[in-house]
Amino acid sequence: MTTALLVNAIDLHYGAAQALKSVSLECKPNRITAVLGRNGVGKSSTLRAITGVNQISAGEIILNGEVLRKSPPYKRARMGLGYVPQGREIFPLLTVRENLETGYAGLKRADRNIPAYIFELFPVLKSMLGRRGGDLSGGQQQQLAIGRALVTRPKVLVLDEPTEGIQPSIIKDIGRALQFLRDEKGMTILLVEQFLDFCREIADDIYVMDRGEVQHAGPASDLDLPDVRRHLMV
Ligand SMILES: Nc1ncnc2c1ncn2[C@@H]1O[C@H](COP(=O)(O)OP(=O)(O)OP(=O)(O)O)[C@@H](O)[C@H]1O
Repeated sequence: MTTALLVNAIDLHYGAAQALKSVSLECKPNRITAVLGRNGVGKSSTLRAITGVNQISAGEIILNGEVLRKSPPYKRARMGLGYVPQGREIFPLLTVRENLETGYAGLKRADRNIPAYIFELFPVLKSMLGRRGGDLSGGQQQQLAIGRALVTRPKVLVLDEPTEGIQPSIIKDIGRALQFLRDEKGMTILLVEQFLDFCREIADDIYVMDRGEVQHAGPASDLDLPDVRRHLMV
């Protein structure tokens, strides 16, 4: 099995503070990889390094065989990297349709449309196309943020805490959507999570981070190992 996304011994600094210490991850195609850890251990920093929002100070990131070097986020999006940031970052004054259409920026003219399957996954988006993003509930905004990332036609989809602050029924919808994207669309999915039950249900592989480092890598069934639980206890 080849690797869709390879993170190889990356360091990341904020000024003098080192947030990531030689972090390595491997995301295999058609699998859901989850990165777990308590607040502040470096999960979001890892995703921001992958998407190019923050620059790494050592190591390398390889997407579908290509080393990313210092390429900015929009170039990585064009290379097939979709990103659903923490807090969703919906444009509150744009309509749902306009929010989805912001995903057109990196696409060829012929591809500038909203794939119909997005509305099958998240019917609420279709019924609210004319509503402003800011009027949607948190769960609806999360679905919109995922939909917007899907408009960019990603091969690798990266999500930062997709269940954060969201009601259980919508968490289930999001879980089903991610499994559909893996199983039917052949996507590689990397997500950061604190919600263990969600990971237990949908993840194939897990990484556990603590204090800027990867402490454990293995199949999702490792979630119940005492050593893994120790790193996740608050
Ligand atoms: N822009 C920034 N400037 C300075 N320090 C930062 C910045 N962003 C994050 N940090 C620090 O880097 C470390 C890792 O933060 P990061 O947000 O990656 O953790 P996290 O595991 O995603 O936590 P959370 O779940 O709270 O988002 C923390 O100590 C945090 O305070």
